[in-house]
Amino acid sequence: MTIGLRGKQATKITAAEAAARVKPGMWLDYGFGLTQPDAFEVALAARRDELHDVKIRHCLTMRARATQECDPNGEHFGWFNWHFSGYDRKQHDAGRCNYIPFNFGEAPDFYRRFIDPVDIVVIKTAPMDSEGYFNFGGGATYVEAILERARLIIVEVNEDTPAVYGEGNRVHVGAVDHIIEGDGQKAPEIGNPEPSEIDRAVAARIVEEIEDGACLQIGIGGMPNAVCTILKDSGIHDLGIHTEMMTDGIVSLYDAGLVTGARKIIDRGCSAFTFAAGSRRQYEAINRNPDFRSYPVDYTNLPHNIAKNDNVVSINNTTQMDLQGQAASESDGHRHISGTGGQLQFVRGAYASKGGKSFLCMSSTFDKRGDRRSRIVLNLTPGNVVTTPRTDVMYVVTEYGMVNLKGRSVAERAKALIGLAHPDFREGLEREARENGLIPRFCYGMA
Ligand SMILES: CC(=O)SCCNC(=O)CCNC(=O)[C@H](O)C(C)(C)COP(=O)(O)OP(=O)(O)OC[C@H]1O[C@@H](n2cnc3c(N)ncnc32)[C@H](O)[C@@H]1OP(=O)(O)O
Ligand SMILES: CCCC(=O)O
Repeated sequence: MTIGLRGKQATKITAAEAAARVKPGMWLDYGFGLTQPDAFEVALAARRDELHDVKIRHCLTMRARATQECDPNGEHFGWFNWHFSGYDRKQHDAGRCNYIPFNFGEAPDFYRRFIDPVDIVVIKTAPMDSEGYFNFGGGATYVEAILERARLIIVEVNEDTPAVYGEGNRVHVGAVDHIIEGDGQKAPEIGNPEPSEIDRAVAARIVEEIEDGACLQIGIGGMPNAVCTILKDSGIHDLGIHTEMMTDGIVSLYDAGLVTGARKIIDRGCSAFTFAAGSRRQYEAINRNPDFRSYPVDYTNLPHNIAKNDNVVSINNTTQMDLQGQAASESDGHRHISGTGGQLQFVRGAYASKGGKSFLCMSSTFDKRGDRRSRIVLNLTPGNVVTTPRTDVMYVVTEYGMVNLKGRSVAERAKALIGLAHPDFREGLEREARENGLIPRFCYGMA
């Protein structure tokens, strides 16, 4: 599917001319991750003193934003963000941006049904191809839906932006208003730290549950990606990929020949994703490679579509879990960390898939500046947001073990989760669970 031709006459203009189209009070949208423009941003920041109340919507910032750096008190530009990267988290800590909650897979529908038309959308794309298309497949997400709702469409073209096969991930020149040249920067990369011993211990437990032909979703963060490291030496083969984020870990499995997609029901033989974020090797792997296809996020993330493949295995990270099994994965009390993203939808999609399994993983403790806390707690930190409700959580994994909460009573959940906590915290958790009636006094088998 592509954006229908609107018979526009796209004109080439400079970044400064494009930025001159912005007026106070306008809503701008930059799409997601790799589609965020750079040359336009710098030109817009240069107009700071002429502008106020310009609102910019975006997601998962991958490199510093000129309009945030030039406007520390947010007097000119307001930022609205669907999911935080480390950079976004710092902006939010400093009071410079807003978080907008979403289940990621619903984002295209939000733009089509609930969000007012966008005044200007500016997205970074690969250069126009021989058929007249600009490809934004490294950040397909909900960009097509924004383009449908935008009053003015500007593409910032950049040689280094990957072009990806798939659907709903390109726009024809006939639908574009203006084309600006990018600043020639390389596509932004995100690091991939070596897995820790704990990451490896957790990953090893999950890998035991993965069978030949499983269809994987690997979430954001270090621990889910450690699973790929362990999988490489596991002897498992014919893996399929239907995921939200293309990760370096997945590409390393592809490079090792473990990913064939041969047993997938949809996109057989191909890896499906909605956005890419990682290393140069990752961007090279997905660039014009028919083994990889990107799609809008409602295709990758809506549970009924995830469930079209059999044996879906969804692996995501969480930051805190209470003894009922509620997973808080995106905040530390009222401090917002990341977002709901695709976690809940993949947990649900995996459950609905024939033979599917979902895993929420975490280290048993969180250590910041010498203050070591259990991630498994009686009560979530006040203000913490539940990302995945207890009714949806299936497997929970720490370095101390793995439990499946489906079908378990509250007392059984509490007992099982205490068993996954660090030994130093187990006694206190058990006492709290009993004092608060999670483990009833006279409950059979719970002595
Ligand atoms: C992407 C897909 O394919 S779809 C589904 C995946 N999406 C999700 O699961 C959404 C929610 N999950 C997430 O956002 C991530 O997996 C996270 C945040 C849970 C973990 O990601 P990581 O990159 O491994 O997290 P990391 O350990 O660097 O911590 C991120 C921040 O949270 C803070 N944090 C983590 N755990 C805790 C905790 N228990 N208490 C307080 N703060 C915490 C860290 O200190 C850090 O903040 P800082 O940058 O100010 O130091
Ligand atoms: C919205 C992108 C990342 C995630 O799902 O966690």
